[in-house]
Amino acid sequence: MIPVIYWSGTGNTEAMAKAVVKGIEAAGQEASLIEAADATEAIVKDADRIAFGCPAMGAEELEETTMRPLMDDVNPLLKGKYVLLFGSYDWADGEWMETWEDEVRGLGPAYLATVICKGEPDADGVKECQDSARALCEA
Ligand SMILES: Cc1cc2nc3c(=O)[nH]c(=O)nc-3n(C[C@H](O)[C@H](O)[C@H](O)COP(=O)(O)O)c2cc1C
Repeated sequence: MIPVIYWSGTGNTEAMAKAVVKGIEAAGQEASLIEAADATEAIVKDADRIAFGCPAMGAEELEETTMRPLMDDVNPLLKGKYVLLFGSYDWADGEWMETWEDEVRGLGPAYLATVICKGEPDADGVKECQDSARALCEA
């Protein structure tokens, strides 16, 4: 069971999360779609492979009320895990994801990949999410 934990304000990152779930299932594994507000440390601890999604919020930051505190809680658990980060952005160039990727890389995951989409994921974006999910399964 691969948890796909996400926060989404207007649905764009949620659409990416659903595409990630489809990609995991297409790779023959089970996925669990979980809103960040419902995520627990135990879910993260038990997972070998895991995906987190959050759009660019604030000034190139993770959403501050739910996602940032969640990541602060679970970051120490990510060492040695296979991790996919994804999220949507709009007016900048993805700097929030570079920062997030650097943060998680510093924790020592066994595998780390990222996918970003501008606004709502189009067909190419959906495919990229699905392909990244498959790569997460097969890494
Ligand atoms: C409060 C707020 C802050 C945002 N900050 C950024 C930002 O720093 N950089 C950026 O590229 N987009 C920013 N955006 C745009 C969102 O990342 C973009 O609309 C994204 O598609 C929202 O994803 P969601 O539908 O999953 O909530 C911001 C949007 C909001 C509402």
